[in-house]
Amino acid sequence: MSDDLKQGLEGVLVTESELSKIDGDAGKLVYRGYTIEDLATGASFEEVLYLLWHGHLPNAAELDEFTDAMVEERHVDDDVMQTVEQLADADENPMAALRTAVSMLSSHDPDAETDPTDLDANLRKGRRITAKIPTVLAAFARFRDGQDAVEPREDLSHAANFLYMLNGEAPDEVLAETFDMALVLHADHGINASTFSAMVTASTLSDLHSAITSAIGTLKGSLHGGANQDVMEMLKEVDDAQQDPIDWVKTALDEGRRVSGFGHRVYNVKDPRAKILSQRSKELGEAAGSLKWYEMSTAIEDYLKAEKGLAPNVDFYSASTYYQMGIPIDIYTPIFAMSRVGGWTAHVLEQYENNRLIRPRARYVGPTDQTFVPLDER
Ligand SMILES: CC(=O)SCCNC(=O)CCNC(=O)[C@H](O)C(C)(C)COP(=O)(O)OP(=O)(O)OC[C@H]1O[C@@H](n2cnc3c(N)ncnc32)[C@H](O)[C@@H]1OP(=O)(O)O
Ligand SMILES: O=C([O-])CC(=O)C(=O)O
Repeated sequence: MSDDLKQGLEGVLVTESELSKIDGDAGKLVYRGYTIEDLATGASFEEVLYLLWHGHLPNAAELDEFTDAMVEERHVDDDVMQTVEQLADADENPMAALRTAVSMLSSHDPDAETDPTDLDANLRKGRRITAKIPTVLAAFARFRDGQDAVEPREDLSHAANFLYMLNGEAPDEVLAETFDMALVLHADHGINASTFSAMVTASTLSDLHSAITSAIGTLKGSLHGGANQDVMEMLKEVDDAQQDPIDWVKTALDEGRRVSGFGHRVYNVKDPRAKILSQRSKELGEAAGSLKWYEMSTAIEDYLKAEKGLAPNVDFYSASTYYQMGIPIDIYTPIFAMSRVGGWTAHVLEQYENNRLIRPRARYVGPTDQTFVPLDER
């Protein structure tokens, strides 16, 4: 047993996985051997889900069957929707609302009582959770605005249907394609904190709903998925104050604050997903006739690279991309969850396949040999 302390588990190998390979020095990401660039341009989110869960890219017949099975699961039971409405009325944080709703979905899951490690049941549960998250999230966003939920449409893709349920009208091709690409880019990323959370939960032989609920709670934090919302809030703050973005960043650094959307535990160079998203952010700006958000972002990127050697992660350019798509800022992190649920599920399946309880240890540095004093004598 080694007594080396690895704070934050940095660099610690905890499992073998066939899902995603990250080269942090070269800035490369692949899912099951396919580059993120090829998948972003060539595959839909549904194809990527299939790839992650079934081990190969689907052929046309497999994809049709899978898509139909996902579409069938889009509807969310009334009492879950009522809870979502109550949470929206109470102005709950969107990630907290999603965490509660996903946890509650298990009470309606026909496979809830099956063996937690049953592969076929878990594939069905994974499809259900993944199909229902957009319905829950779009309804939550609308309820907050005093609007009714919009029923899912069966003829739209996972990405397009979400935008339809959110806005009450079907998105144009550019928006649907951009959102689908964003879902593809966020679907998996090795043993990141939220995925590890899901694996720890599954390793006790708890169930998939519990694992995904744990993961949502972990993704919520500002050092992880929560950073995409923080990035847009920073850009808005700079813009509202008509400030030079570099001055904002200098002040933040002087005050010892982190700049959201920069730095990464694994990448030492620009995140390959940030490269793709920055291009998309630029294209959306060009189409709208204003490169304001893109240019503000690249100015911050250039400054942090030169001054601190810090590069943007996936959350930096997803922020201005989503903003230019008209998506409310505080649902950026739930949108991340809408995609990452694919990776969480795939890693939980791998965990069950070769399970061992995950249980590290701490070096005890507290007091020893204390003399116990009864309560009435303290
Ligand atoms: C989807 C995702 O989860 S991507 C990550 C999303 N999170 C963010 O964007 C939040 C901002 N980034 C960060 O806080 C960090 O880069 C993390 C949490 C992502 C990675 O953290 P770690 O791997 O633990 O790196 P660590 O915290 O040790 O930072 C290393 C050094 O870089 C600095 N640094 C890292 N990121 C930043 C940042 N965003 N802003 C300013 N300084 C930073 C740290 O201050 C530290 O400097 P020091 O050695 O002089 O103290
Ligand atoms: O891998 C990580 O540490 C963070 C993460 O989830 C990602 O970058 O997508």
